[in-house]
Amino acid sequence: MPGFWGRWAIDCRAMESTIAFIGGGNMASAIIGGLRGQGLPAAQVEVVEPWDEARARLAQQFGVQAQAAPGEALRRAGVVVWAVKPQTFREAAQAAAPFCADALHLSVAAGIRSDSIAAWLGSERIVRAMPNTPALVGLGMTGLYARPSVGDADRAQVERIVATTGESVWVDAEPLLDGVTALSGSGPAYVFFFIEAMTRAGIEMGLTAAQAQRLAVGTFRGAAELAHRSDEPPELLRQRVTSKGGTTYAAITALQADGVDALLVKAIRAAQARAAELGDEFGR
Ligand SMILES: NC(=O)c1ccc[n+]([C@@H]2O[C@H](COP(=O)([O-])OP(=O)(O)OC[C@H]3O[C@@H](n4cnc5c(N)ncnc54)[C@H](OP(=O)(O)O)[C@@H]3O)[C@@H](O)[C@H]2O)c1
Ligand code: PRO
Repeated sequence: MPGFWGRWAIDCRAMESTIAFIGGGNMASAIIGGLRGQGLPAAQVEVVEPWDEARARLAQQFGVQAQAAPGEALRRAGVVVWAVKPQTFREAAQAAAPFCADALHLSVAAGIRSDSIAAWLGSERIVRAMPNTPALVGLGMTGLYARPSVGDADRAQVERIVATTGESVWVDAEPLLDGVTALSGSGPAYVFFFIEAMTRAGIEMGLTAAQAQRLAVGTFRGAAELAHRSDEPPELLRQRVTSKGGTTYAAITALQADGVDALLVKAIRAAQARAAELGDEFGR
């Protein structure tokens, strides 16, 4: 058992407590992968997942057994991670709540506000998380918000879980999570969108698809790492690439002429607005 995970897992074993996932799809898999990778035994992971194929995949990928519906096994859960779509959260909560009233609840659902979750579960021990899919490779970014009555020990437990998938940032006002959802939750899709477009441009210019994609992905990876390690702002890093009258200048001028920067901000605000709508539509 690695020291990093150590204390909580040992406590869990002593109490025979588990971490349960309601929903065993993409996001649950990313977190389960992180936990298993840090040495959490498969027997300490419970999953409720109605889809046969998803249950088989969880068993094959992570060695964890999943149930088609909530039941008595959930009573062992010290932490319940809610990883269902916003559209099905209410129904899933109604089915599972009788078995996990005393757990700490961690929701990754976009938009669904903690007031709704508290009402559905009859509990105030609720933390909302907004992770992203780079969690799959340990480079996730997660925004966290805790209801006021969540104590320090519960917050620390959430941090330990989320740390298996990457970094996290606490926000102290729940509406900010809609912004986190729009920026980093949905963000990987914006990056892939740019990689797709850059790859298309490469192919148009005569490179093979494999060459173009490798150049595009490697450029994102390198530029993101440079921005991460540098003390200088991205604007300055961009200026260093942009020789006056040169090639980058031609490209950035074309992007600015079409208002691409403003369009990106508009797109991210649309995602933020949709997160709030999801809370209204599928909350209580
Ligand atoms: N994917 C992302 O990038 C991302 C990032 C941050 C947050 N999130 C949030 O994470 C949540 C899950 O998203 P996802 O991408 O992981 O979706 P997903 O892959 O579709 O996973 C959700 C899973 O929950 C299952 N499910 C449906 N009803 C259920 C119930 N009553 N009890 C138990 N399980 C049930 C679904 O089964 P069926 O397919 O049979 O319905 C599905 O396998 C969403 O709320 C989303 O907002 C996602
Ligand atoms: N995926 C979810 C959505 O698109 C939430 C953030 C990323 O709604």
